[in-house]
Amino acid sequence: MTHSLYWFTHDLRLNDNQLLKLACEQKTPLSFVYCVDPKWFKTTRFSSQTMGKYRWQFLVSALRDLDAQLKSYGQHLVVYHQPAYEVISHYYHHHNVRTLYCSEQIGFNERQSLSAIGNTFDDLKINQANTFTLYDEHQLPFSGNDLPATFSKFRKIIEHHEPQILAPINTPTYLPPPLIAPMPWPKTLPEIKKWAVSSQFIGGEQAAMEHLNHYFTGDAASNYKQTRNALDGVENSTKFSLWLANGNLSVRQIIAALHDYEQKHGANDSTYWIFFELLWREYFQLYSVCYGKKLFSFKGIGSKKPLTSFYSQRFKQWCLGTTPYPIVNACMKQLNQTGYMSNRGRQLVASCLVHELNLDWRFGAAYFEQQLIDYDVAANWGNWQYLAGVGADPRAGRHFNLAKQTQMYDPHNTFINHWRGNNVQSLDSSDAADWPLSS
Ligand SMILES: Cc1cc2nc3c(=O)[nH]c(=O)nc-3n(C[C@H](O)[C@H](O)[C@H](O)COP(=O)(O)OP(=O)(O)OC[C@H]3O[C@@H](n4cnc5c(N)ncnc54)[C@H](O)[C@@H]3O)c2cc1C
Repeated sequence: MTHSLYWFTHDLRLNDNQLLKLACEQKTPLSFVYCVDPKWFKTTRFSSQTMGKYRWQFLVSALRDLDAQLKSYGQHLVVYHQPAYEVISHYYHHHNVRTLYCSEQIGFNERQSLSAIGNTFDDLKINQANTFTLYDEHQLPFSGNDLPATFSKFRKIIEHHEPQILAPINTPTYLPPPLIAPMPWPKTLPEIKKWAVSSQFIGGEQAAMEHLNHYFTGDAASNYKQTRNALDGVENSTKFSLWLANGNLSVRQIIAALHDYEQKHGANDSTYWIFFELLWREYFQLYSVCYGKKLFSFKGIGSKKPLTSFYSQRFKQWCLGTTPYPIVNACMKQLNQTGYMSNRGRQLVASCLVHELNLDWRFGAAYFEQQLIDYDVAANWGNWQYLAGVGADPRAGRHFNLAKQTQMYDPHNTFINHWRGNNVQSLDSSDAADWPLSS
């Protein structure tokens, strides 16, 4: 008898999981696995790691939650500290696995890995489903390679055609029996305790559902447009990104909850704006699939390399939050101490890295990848390209006036004082003369 494997990636939930529904239609034994790739913890060429401590902590709680939920169905999650390729190869050779379930992938590297698996094991049937985006590919009125050149064009097309957003589907009532017995987590995995990270955010589908319900219980959604640019404050923006990134929450669940809220409390500009921002997310997911490895290219999707040099001291100052710009420092310290930064903060620190410090934008994107709990390959690298002027931005780069932004978003220095952003240091003396310290 042949067996099946469900490889969890960014779909760490049982609710509204189209792929899981598909997997549950079969009755033969099935294993649920998650693969922690050892290379996530190695230093990359951008001097940071793929997986930082906050996201790792969040992921560990999400995996524990998933395992507990699977156990209530007589199933369990097997966690490996190995690249997925090796794990799948093991199941193929030793457990006669001939059917693999894996969510549709967005990132170039993830898509490459999956096609390598498909090419190596040619009698392995790979079943995929969309678990990550609002729309399935066939619902869109353009093909994947024909992505509208700008977000505005994309939004107008969507608003004109109004593709149906499918309602979330329920948790399956039955899961196939396990293929192998539960196993302890590999001892080689980085320990959480060692880092002793304190984070206000807990990973997992249950925490995600609690957060979703809590957010729409109060009136935050009716004021979202006025508060979303705030630099601090949990309820000023939705914080859905944290659970969206690893799939503890689906974007369709958010839309369903939003529509429910609008029915009860009325729709307004703010409730529309939550949908609008989720369309940005959708756009970047499509952008990643459309442009593939160009998402990580210095030139972005264009043909011209930005004019930058590399100043290691400046990059260090930016990471540590000791640049000449208090607002940037406060944002970076917030990121370093919590694993989260507001959207406005991300725009300001990215603009600073590119335009004031004249650094290669990819170092900033890679540092965000390490530090952010809500790291999402498409949203992160796509937004960085956009800010650096090498992406989907007709205005070619966003240069924010940091003094003006401070006046607008932190007029009384409350945020700066709270995060001790005033610990400014001038730029390295050898090149400081060429660069204005304020804009
Ligand atoms: C340089 C830079 C890097 C970023 N990196 C990431 C990242 O790695 N992961 C990530 O999820 N978002 C990223 N963003 C987008 C955005 O900053 C976050 O999604 C947002 O701050 C998350 O907080 P929230 O859920 O409270 O957002 P809200 O303001 O409540 O927005 C609701 C949802 O809309 C989506 N959204 C909002 N703004 C954007 C945007 N500009 N691009 C894409 N989706 C958006 C998110 O899914 C978000 O959860 C980045 C933005 C910038 C400028």
